[in-house]
Amino acid sequence: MSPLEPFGARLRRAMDDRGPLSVGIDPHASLLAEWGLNDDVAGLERFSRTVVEAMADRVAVLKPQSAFFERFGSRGVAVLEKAVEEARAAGALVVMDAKRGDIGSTMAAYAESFLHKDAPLFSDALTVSPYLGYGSLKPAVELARENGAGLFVLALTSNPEGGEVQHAVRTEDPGGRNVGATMLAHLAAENAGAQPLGSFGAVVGATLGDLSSYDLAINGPLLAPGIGAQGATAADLPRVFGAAVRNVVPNVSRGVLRHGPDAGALRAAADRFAEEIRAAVTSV
Ligand SMILES: O=c1ccn([C@@H]2O[C@H](COP(=O)(O)O)[C@@H](O)[C@H]2O)c(=O)[nH]1
Repeated sequence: MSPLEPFGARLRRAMDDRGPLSVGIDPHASLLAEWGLNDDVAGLERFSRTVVEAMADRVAVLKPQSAFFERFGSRGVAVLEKAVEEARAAGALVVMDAKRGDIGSTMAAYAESFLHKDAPLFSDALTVSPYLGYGSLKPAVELARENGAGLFVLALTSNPEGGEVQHAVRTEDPGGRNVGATMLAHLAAENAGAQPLGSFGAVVGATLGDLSSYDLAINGPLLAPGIGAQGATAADLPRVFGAAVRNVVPNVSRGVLRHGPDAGALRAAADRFAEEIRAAVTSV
C-alpha cells in the first residue's frame, strides 16, 4: 500500500468538502441506557455501529473515545477496531481519543499501536498528552509523518482543572510563556512550511473564552471539544479562536449522541451543529 497523503492535507479537504464538525463516539453507560441498550459488549457494539453508520459518510471526523471501549477489555477493543475500520472505509477521518503519553521508549510503542499503517487500531490521528515533555512525543511525531497520520497534542484543554498545569509559567522560558503556549509553539515549529495544513494539531477547548493572548496560528488543526454538554456553543467559536477559526475542528459528542438511537435523529442533530458552526465560522 502506498503511503497515505499527509493527515493535514486530508483533513483540510474533508473540512472543505464536509464542514469541520467532529462527532464523538462516546458510549457512556448512561447513553447506552438511554438508547435502551445493555451496558455490555453487545450494547457497545450496537451503539458504535449505529453512530458510524449514521455519521461516517457525512462528517469530516469521527472521534472515538477509547476509554469507553477499553472498559470492556479485549472484546471492547475489538469493537473499537471495527468502528475505526468501518468509519474510515465510509470516508470519515478517525481521530482516536486515547490521550497517550509516556517516556519516549514507551511512547514509541503507543505510536506503533495507533499510527503504524498495519496496526489493527491504525487511526488517521491520535490525541497525545505532552506532560512528560513535548520531546517525549518525538517517536509519535516521526511515526505519524512516516504513515501519513497526525497528532492532537493537549495544549489548553476544555476542562476547568486544566489551568493548574497548562497556565503554569516556566521560569526558564525567556518569553515567560505558560505551558499551553509552549505546546502551541512546538506545534507551529512542527508544521512549518506544510501545505495546505500541517498534520500536528492542538487540543484547545471551545469552553475557554477569549484566547487572544495565545498564538493559535500553528499552521495545523485545532481540535475544539466542549460544544454541547460542556456548555460551549458554535457561536462562541469566533470569539475563542479569532482568525484561527478556519482551522478549528469543533467536536460534539453527547450533544449529538443524546438524540439516538434513531439514525435519522442523530443525523439531524449533527446537521444542526454543522449548520450553526458554518454560520459562526463564515461570520468571521
Ligand atoms: O480538552 C479536552 C480533550 C478531550 N475531550 C474529549 O472530548 C469529548 C467531549 O465530549 P462531550 O460529550 O461533547 O462533552 C470527550 O470524549 C472528552 O474526553 C474533552 O472534552 N476536552
